[in-house]
Amino acid sequence: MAQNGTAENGVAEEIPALPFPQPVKVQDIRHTKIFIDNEWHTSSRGRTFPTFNPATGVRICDVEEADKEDVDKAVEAAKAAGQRGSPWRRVDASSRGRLLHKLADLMERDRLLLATLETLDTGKPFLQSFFIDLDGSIKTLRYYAGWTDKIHGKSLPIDGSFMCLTKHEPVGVCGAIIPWNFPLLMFMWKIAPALSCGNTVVIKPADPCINMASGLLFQAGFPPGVVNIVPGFGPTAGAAIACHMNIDKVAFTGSTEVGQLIKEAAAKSNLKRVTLELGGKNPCIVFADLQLAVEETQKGAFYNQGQCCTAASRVFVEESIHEEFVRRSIENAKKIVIGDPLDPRTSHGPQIDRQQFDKIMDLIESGKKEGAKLEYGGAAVEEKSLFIQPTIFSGVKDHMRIAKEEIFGPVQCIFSFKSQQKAIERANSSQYGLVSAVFTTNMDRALSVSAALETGTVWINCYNALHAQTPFGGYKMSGNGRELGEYALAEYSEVKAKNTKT
Ligand SMILES: NC(=O)c1ccc[n+]([C@@H]2O[C@H](COP(=O)([O-])OP(=O)(O)OC[C@H]3O[C@@H](n4cnc5c(N)ncnc54)[C@H](O)[C@@H]3O)[C@@H](O)[C@H]2O)c1
Ligand SMILES: Clc1ccc(-c2cccn3cc(-c4ccccc4)nc23)cc1
Repeated sequence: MAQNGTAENGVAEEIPALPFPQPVKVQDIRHTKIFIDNEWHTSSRGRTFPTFNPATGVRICDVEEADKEDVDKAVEAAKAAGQRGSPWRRVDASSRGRLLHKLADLMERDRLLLATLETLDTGKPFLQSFFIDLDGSIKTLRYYAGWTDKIHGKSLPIDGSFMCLTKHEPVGVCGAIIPWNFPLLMFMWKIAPALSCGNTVVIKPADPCINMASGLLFQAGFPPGVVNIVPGFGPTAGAAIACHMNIDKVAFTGSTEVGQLIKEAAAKSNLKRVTLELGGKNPCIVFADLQLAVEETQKGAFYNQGQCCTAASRVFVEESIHEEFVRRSIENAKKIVIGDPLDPRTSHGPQIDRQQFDKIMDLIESGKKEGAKLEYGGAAVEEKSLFIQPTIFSGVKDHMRIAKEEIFGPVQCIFSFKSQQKAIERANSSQYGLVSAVFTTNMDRALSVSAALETGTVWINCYNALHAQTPFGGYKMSGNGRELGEYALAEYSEVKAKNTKT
């Protein structure tokens, strides 16, 4: 494993005597089974799969592998739990909120342990697990806890002697399929709005991830069958969810390629509702307001080792400041501390697995071959590990693979531009449309550029400013629908119009 403060990266300063959160020693992983009806089950086919610590390659534990039969059992439990008159349907709306708050309380109680497990599982630096993944998970739960008794219908004034009342009802059984880059956060982004609206859930974490939430859900007191967790692989357990005739909605987060399979399976089975949070090739446009942009765009590019759908992978810099921007970006990158993700001083860990590592290195090599200028990094940190140096290319051209393909690694591509209009056109010339950013102190320009960018989120003089209150989702092939905020509630509700003659 790369040691902190090695020659090719930032020197790890002494940990200040501040009360820094520290990882805890993990004795054993308690919950590795399939969680159905508030009970833990072994795999119907008797199979398990190992999970590994990407920083060391050491096996963490074996997880029971769910397959179609296990998904069927989970859906049966979820359907029963969601029937009218069931314990879950008889829970008051405000009590649904209390249960979500209780789950958040338990996550706060176990925050250090959960953050440690998240880091062991994914290789993300411990302080990011603690301050982003756990903080975001808890805030998402509490935000939707607040909505449970505020989901109102309307009384509509209609012509003639009729009256219409609308009622927001649960969709029913919600399937959820989530990626490996934010295991806990994506889990809570899915179950919090679903439960807030009174649904039941069958959720599949990504294959390499341990299932951390089942114990907390059990302790929180949700009735049996409300949340069911089926760890397994995409083409088996994931596909079984997408095509299941008794699942009423599927929420997917992952690659655009798989998102297309999910939407196809949903259509061909029972036309279940679908929300998709997919890939991105996110542009930043930097006008001549410099230092903030250097730091924010670089944090956006390298956050979570670039394993983030919102990665700031394309930075368009006004020609007059391009050279200075590149110079300062290189200086800024030298402060990054590559090392043991469990060390609070580390800001850059390993990629998740060998397959992703090889894909990223192949794209880096393509950038060199196609003529982009390698300004920093560009290589593995050391033999046989999954660590890749933070990498900066300049002189990138729009036709290059690194300019078009989602890399999902620590690679920042810097482009220069002369005209604002051209920069906007180039930023929009992507199949993706997830997020973008503009850096300028001219607010007329900020408003006009943000209006022209074809993405679901536009950040102005900031990056990765996500909050439970703000909607998140993509234009074009970055997805369908919105997560977070009040907007997500519509994705988990059916509206019934009750028209009556008066
Ligand atoms: N838009 C967002 O909010 C967001 C967030 C995180 C990651 N992502 C995207 O996810 C990708 C990286 O994550 P990943 O490698 O886990 O993505 P992935 O698409 O390979 O897998 C995502 C999930 O889908 C499952 N899956 C795979 N094949 C399946 C199939 N045929 N049927 C059903 N389920 C299947 C996987 O097991 C996993 O749980 C990147 O493209 C990234 O941009 C998007
Ligand atoms: Cl997919 C994705 C997930 C997380 C981030 C992310 C990156 C950096 C900072 N954050 C803060 C939050 C957040 C999410 C929900 C509630 C409150 C805060 N989220 C992030 C970026 C992309």
